[in-house]
Amino acid sequence: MDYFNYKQGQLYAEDVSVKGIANTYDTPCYIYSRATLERHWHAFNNAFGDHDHLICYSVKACSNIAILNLFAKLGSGFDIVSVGELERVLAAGGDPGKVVFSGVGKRDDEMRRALEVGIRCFNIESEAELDRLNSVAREMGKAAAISIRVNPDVDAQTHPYISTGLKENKFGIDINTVEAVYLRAEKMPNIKVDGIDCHIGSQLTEVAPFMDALDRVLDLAERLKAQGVDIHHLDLGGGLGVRYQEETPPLPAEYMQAMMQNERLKDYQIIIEPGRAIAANAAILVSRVEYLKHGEDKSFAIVDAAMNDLLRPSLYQAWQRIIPVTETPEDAETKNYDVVGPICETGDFLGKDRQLSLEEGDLVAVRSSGAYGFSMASNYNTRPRACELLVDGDQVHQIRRRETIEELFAGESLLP
Ligand SMILES: Cc1ncc(COP(=O)(O)O)c(C=O)c1O
Ligand SMILES: N[C@@H](CCCC[NH3+])C(=O)O
Repeated sequence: MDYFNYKQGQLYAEDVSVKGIANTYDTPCYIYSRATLERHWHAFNNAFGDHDHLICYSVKACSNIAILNLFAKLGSGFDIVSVGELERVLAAGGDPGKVVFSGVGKRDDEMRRALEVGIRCFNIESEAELDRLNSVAREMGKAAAISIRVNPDVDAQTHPYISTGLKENKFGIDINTVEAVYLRAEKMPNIKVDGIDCHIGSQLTEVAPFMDALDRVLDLAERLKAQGVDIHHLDLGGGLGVRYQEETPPLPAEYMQAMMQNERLKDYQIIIEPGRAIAANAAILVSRVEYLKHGEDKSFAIVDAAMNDLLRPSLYQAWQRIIPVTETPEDAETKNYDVVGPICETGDFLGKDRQLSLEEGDLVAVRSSGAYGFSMASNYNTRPRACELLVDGDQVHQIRRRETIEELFAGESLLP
């Protein structure tokens, strides 16, 4: 079921008209559906049945604290990659004991803060990081629980920029050489080996690469056990894709069921770190057409959202559906548009070659914008970031107001 639907020719977010929201809060704005976010989270959670598990929602996908708070209330854990994300989780009422810390470049201060609040686990990405964590934990008189992120050399068959599980990627430690690192970690006084971590990439549309990676991780857990290293949890990462265009990724429940069928999983607590599959289709980015420009070969719809608001099309040539907020009548004349923003970059577009019927002042919605949408937004061209609104039934909550222009250079100063 989709919570962004046309009713009598108008696009609705749950029970609220998108046009009404845009007129009240101005554009560009992100509109999230609470029901969709929660439904997706539950789809993962329910698939586990009685199996010991923890869902660590990947904060980077969409990190608004109101949204993190929704997941915290459901009992979610969180996957973070910086102390900033950790502070967001804490501000949102998240349980630090359910936080896993990923990322290749954790600084000492980040490790310290994470140890201070007592996170669940550090996902270690290199031997140097392991040594650093051991010494930071020693200074604090603590033991840090770890898993090592292994690189299983599996091709995730996704965009090269978001594929992470190949030998040539910067992430994790080669699964074939990681045993020696585990044996070292096991002997470190301020490290407590707890699990194995693996994340092979994002926007995967098949289960096969996940299953391959899982098999390799399970083999490793058995080899480690034989050498006296007990593995308690397996963190399978995130990465499940969504439908942006014609992709047919498995649903969260189907994906989870496929993984859970592996008999060998039963001995371990399972952690997963989904981001996109929970958040992407839970939001739209709404923008207003400022100008229409008709060239000889091309027409441009210049809208008030830009690559600073939604970077994915520019960065990955990602395709996201763009629909009019007022439904186009069947007999309306359409034109082929590039939907572009006001930023001074040729790469500033939200979509190319879209058949649309538009007039100045019309509203358009970019679908599937909930993941890596606002969280990747910037102030490029000194543009305030969009506001974020969450619809809950017939209620609209402003969960982030638009920045003011003054805020954009508030930390800067003239030379004395
Ligand atoms: C370590 C880690 N975990 C989880 C995620 C979330 O991935 P996704 O949004 O594809 O589920 C990512 C991003 O790819 C990641 O790098
Ligand atoms: N930002 C990427 C996903 C990055 C995954 C992070 N590990 C996207 O929009 O598709």
